[in-house]
Amino acid sequence: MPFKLLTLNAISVKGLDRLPRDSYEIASEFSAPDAILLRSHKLQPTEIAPSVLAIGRAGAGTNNIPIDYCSSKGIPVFNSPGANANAVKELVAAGLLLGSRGIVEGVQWVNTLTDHNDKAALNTLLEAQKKQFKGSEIQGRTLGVVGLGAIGSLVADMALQLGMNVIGYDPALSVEAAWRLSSQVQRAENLSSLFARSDFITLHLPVLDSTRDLVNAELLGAVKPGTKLLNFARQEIVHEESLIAALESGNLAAYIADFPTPALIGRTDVILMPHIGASTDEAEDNCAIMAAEQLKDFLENGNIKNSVNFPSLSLERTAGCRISVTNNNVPKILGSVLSVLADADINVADMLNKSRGELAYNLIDVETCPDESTLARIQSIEGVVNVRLIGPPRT
Ligand SMILES: NC(=O)c1ccc[n+]([C@@H]2O[C@H](COP(=O)([O-])OP(=O)(O)OC[C@H]3O[C@@H](n4cnc5c(N)ncnc54)[C@H](O)[C@@H]3O)[C@@H](O)[C@H]2O)c1
Ligand SMILES: O=C(O)[C@H](O)COP(=O)(O)O
Repeated sequence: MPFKLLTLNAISVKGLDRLPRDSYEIASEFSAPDAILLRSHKLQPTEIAPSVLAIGRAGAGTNNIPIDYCSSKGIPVFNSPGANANAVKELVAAGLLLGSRGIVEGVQWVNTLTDHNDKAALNTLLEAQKKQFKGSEIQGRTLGVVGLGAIGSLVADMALQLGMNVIGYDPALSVEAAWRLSSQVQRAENLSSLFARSDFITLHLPVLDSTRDLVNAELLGAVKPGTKLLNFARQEIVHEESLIAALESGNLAAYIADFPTPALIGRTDVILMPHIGASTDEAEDNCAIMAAEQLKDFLENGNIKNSVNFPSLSLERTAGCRISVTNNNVPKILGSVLSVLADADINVADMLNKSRGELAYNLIDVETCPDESTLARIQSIEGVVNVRLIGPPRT
C-alpha cells in the first residue's frame, strides 16, 4: 500500500520528487493520510486525522503546529533546520540597507514621476531632490544578533564581511553553532547589554513561551537613540505596543520586518515585507527536499532526524520487520514490550532506544513479524503511546 501524504501548502516539486510515486500518493486532500507536509499553514489539532504518523515542516519555525498535541499522540514533527538560512540572511542584508539608505522612499518617489517626459528636465529634478533620500553607511556600525543558530550565525558572518562590528547573544547556543561562529563575534552577557550597544539589532530566534514579547519596553528603553530593529524571526517576539511607543519616542529610528500587522502598516518608520524570508527557489527546494527525505526515512524505517519533539534516532535495517514503539519516558515499559515479544517467541535482532523529555522512542528489529494480537498487547501496556509495524526494508 502506498503511503498517503497530505500537503497543506504548495511544496517544491524537487522535494516531492524524492518520494517515488509507486510508494507515495500525494494530494492536498485525504481523509486518512499517513503524513502531513506543510509550510506556514496554521495546523489545528482537528486537522490531524488519527491515521497521521508524522508531520514535516518544510521550513524552520514550527509555531504553526500544535507540538504538545502531536507529542501526546506520539506524532513526531520534523523541520528543516538551516535549509532556508541563506535566503533569510540575504534578506537581512537587504533589510540593513533599506534601513540605512533612502531606497524605499526614493524608489516610491521616482515611481510618481511618470508624467515627466523630458529627459533633461527629469534629470534636473532628480539631482535637485536626491538630497531628501540621503542615508548612512553600515560599515563600522554595530549589529547585535539575537539568536546565533543557522540564520543568526550566517547573518553575523555577512555583517562582518560588510565591515560591521558584531555582538551576539544566545543563551542556548548549540555546540555545532558555536563551531560555525566567527571568533570576531563579540559575546553580549545579556540582552540589555546587546540592545544598549547596537546600532542595528536583528532577531533570529524561535517564538516560544519564553521568547514571546521578549523585546519589551524595558529592552527598547535601553537602546541608543537612532537604533534600528530588524525582525525576520516572528512578530510575536516583539511586544507591539512597546515597539510603537519606542518608535514614537524617537529612540528606535526604524523597524524592518517580515511580519506586517494592521498597527504597523503605513508607518514611515516601518518597512514591512510579506513574510518572504524563505521565498526563494533555492530555499523552497532545500526545505522541501530535507522535509521529504526525513518523512520518507521515518515512514519506511522509523528513523528520526531533525524532529522538534522526538529524539534523533537511526538504526540500520536488518532483513526482517521492525517495530517502533513510542512510550512515556518512565521505567519498565521497554522491559514489558520485550516480554510480550518473548512470550510470542519473537527474537530481537537489533534495537535502539532514546528519550527526549517526557517521550521515549524505540526501534526493535525482529526475526519474525509480530501478528496483530502481539501488536495489540504491546499497545495495551500502560505508558505505551503508539506502536507501529514497519515492513521489511524497501529497496
Ligand atoms: N522570515 C522567514 O521567512 C523565516 C525563515 C526562517 C526562519 N525564520 C524564523 O527564524 C527562527 C530562527 O531560525 P534558525 O533557522 O536560525 O533556527 P535555529 O534553531 O538554527 O536557531 C535559533 C537560535 O535561537 C536561540 N535562542 C533560543 N532562545 C533564545 C533567546 N531567548 N535569546 C537568544 N537566542 C535564543 C537558540 O539557542 C538557537 O541557537 C525560526 O524559528 C523562525 O521562526 C523566519
Ligand atoms: O520558519 C520558516 O521557515 C519561515 O517562516 C518560512 O515560512 P514559509 O515556509 O511559510 O515561507
